Amino acid sequence: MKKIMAINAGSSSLKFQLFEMPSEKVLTKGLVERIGLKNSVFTITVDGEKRTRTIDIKDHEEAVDMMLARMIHYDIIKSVDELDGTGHRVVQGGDLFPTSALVNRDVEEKIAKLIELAPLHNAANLMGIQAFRRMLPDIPHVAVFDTSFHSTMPETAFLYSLPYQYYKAHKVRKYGAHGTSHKYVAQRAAEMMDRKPEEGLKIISCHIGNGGSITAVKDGKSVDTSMGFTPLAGITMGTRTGDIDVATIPYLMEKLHKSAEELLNVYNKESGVLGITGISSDMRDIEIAAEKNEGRAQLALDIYVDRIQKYIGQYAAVMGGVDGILFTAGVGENSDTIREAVCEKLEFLGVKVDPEKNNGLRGKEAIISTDDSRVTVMVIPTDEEVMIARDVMEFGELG
Ligand SMILES: Nc1ncnc2c1ncn2[C@@H]1O[C@H](COP(=O)(O)OP(=O)(O)O)[C@@H](O)[C@H]1O
Ligand SMILES: CC(=O)OP(=O)(O)O
Ligand SMILES: [Mg+2]
Repeated sequence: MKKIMAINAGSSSLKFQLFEMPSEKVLTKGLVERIGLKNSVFTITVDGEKRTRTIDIKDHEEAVDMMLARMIHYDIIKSVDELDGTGHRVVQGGDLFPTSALVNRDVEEKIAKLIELAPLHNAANLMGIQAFRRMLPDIPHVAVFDTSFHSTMPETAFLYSLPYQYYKAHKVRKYGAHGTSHKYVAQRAAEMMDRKPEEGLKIISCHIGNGGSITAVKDGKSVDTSMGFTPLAGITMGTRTGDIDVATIPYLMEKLHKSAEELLNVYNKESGVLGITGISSDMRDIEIAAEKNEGRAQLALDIYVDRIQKYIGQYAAVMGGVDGILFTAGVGENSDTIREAVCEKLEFLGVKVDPEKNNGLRGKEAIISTDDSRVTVMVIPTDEEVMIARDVMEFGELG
């Protein structure tokens, strides 16, 4: 029996789960939000109950210290020496990591080099890894990459129509993200449909949270995905533009007297649903505002849904059909209205959602299509953390 810590560090947050393996029992889980800002929020689940405290946490190292101290305080572990291994989500692995990897200096250096390809994420991921390696040098630490699952994409999907030497010399191509999530939910979808993935099963996975991506999964493998060279591309997100004509950048640089870096920051952090509405990046706020007919909330919802529908249409074309469509992550798991709106215009594909199954469904696995729908539509809560814990067992050779 091993105690494995799974860490999912975001740009301003850190999610954690402590597992007993191989049983996959969750001993505790929690979340640190607003790292680096005033009033950071620390939440940990103790005996099924959430304990929250507000305190300033300046960086990810402090967040890790706090998390371990609270786990000891609540008697979840007696000391950090009880941990047998840790696993860390890393968003960008480029083409260097087709699988997870046991972290050593070389792996750390590669993750550091890839920071420029995932500016909001990789630096935070690396800080989490370094904090744990310093504290516990003698146990295995495993990096689990968002990009690994997408390493099966064919050249036709991952190459941009740029001069080919830019790809060869500078590795400019599509890498995608959220792969650990897409892999987990696509596997669950096959199980729920009672189908074997490798027998030609065609799944479209919609991971829609604060970041979001759509993936085409054929025979259990990613064949295309909506995020690109960085996690900026694809569908409209909380604060990110998604797909946009790159010619807007030099044009706006001149008009607004901003640098490319400043604009890219706007495209990443001040755009998407937040940028369109000026209200919020959080879909809960937008749905409430839309009900009250406030500002451009309904317009933002319509754009959000439009982009998802278009990707589903594209990926049905890419795979020559679709057997299952699934919704996951914060929005996908919780918003029945967005699921319904996305599926509404997909009837031509044979998609029929049953309102009785969809309405009010939150955070639970279920099939939400009618029995006679040609495509099975599912809600599947993602679990990136259990995938990370499984890979710690495998790549940390603890099994
Ligand atoms: N009940 C809900 N209805 C609509 N959207 C929700 C609901 N609950 C959460 N969300 C959305 O989910 C987002 C967070 O999703 P999550 O997958 O945790 O994101 P990330 O991992 O990218 O931080 C929130 O920003 C919010 O927009
Ligand atoms: C890659 C990415 O966008 O991740 P997240 O949705 O967790 O921000
Ligand atoms: Mg996420």
